[in-house]
Amino acid sequence: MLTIGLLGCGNIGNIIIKNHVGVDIVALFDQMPGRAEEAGKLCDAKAFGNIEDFLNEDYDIVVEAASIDAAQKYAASVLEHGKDLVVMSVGVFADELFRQEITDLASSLGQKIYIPSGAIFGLDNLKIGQVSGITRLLLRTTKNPRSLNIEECAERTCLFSGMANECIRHYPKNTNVSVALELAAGRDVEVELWADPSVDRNVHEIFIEGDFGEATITVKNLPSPDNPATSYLAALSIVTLLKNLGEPMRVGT
Ligand SMILES: NC(=O)C1=CN([C@@H]2O[C@H](COP(=O)(O)OP(=O)(O)OC[C@H]3O[C@@H](n4cnc5c(N)ncnc54)[C@H](O)[C@@H]3O)[C@@H](O)[C@H]2O)C=CC1
Ligand SMILES: O=C([O-])CC(=O)C(=O)O
Repeated sequence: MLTIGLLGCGNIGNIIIKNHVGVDIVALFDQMPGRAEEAGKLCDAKAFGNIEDFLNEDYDIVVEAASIDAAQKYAASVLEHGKDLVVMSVGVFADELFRQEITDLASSLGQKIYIPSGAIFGLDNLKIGQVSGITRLLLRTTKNPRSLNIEECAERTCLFSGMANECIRHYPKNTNVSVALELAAGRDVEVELWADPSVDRNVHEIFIEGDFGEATITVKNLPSPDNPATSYLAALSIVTLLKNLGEPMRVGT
């Protein structure tokens, strides 16, 4: 069975612990040591107080469910410790130089980096953008102001309109999906981010046009109970990615 170390024991970390299938969680790390210890009580895994000890433990894959900052700080070290890496805070790869450095390192060490589909559907066939023209790719995200940590917002308001790699710098906890779309399609993504007090879901609308035709995808996500910025689907997508890593047949492009 694949063994994993969980980097980040917050909302997603705890959902993974409660729902994981086909993998064994053996190590836990969080910048707030109490969170790793609490998570350790829910599963038979050891909580570590420092990153070096966490990475020296024997297991196959680090699952990052922490922050862009954590992914930036620890990705290279994870790979150098001979472990594959699942990155939930995919916004870290909006920095092209960092992305190149980390993919070169993984390639030279023979390690893999996995990016879950996260809070959206459709990354699978969007990858056709790597071999065929995509002429339009727009993500329109709408969330309740609470999910965006905004206290006062009386009506639907556009917070950002521009490109994904700029949006993620302003909203690192809310637009990781835009960077996942960019990585899958191999091209820039236009983003609109809206706060709307009348919605109670995290809504992602994706508009795609290209040589294949056109597609529109709308995902109306339930926010996670412990972190409204994060859709519950994002945590389920990691659980599913991990389950499928150990299986012989791959479904989806
Ligand atoms: N790719 C996607 O579609 C999605 C990505 N995300 C991202 O996934 C990540 C985790 O989300 P949640 O669990 O909801 O967040 P959370 O805030 O509930 O939990 C994050 C945990 O990681 C810990 N942490 C943060 N920075 C750290 C560091 N430098 N070193 C060690 N521990 C650190 C925090 O103390 C916290 O316990 C976030 O970056 C979020 O933006 C969330 C939803 C969708
Ligand atoms: O992409 C993100 O950072 C989080 C998000 O929008 C969601 O979970 O719906």
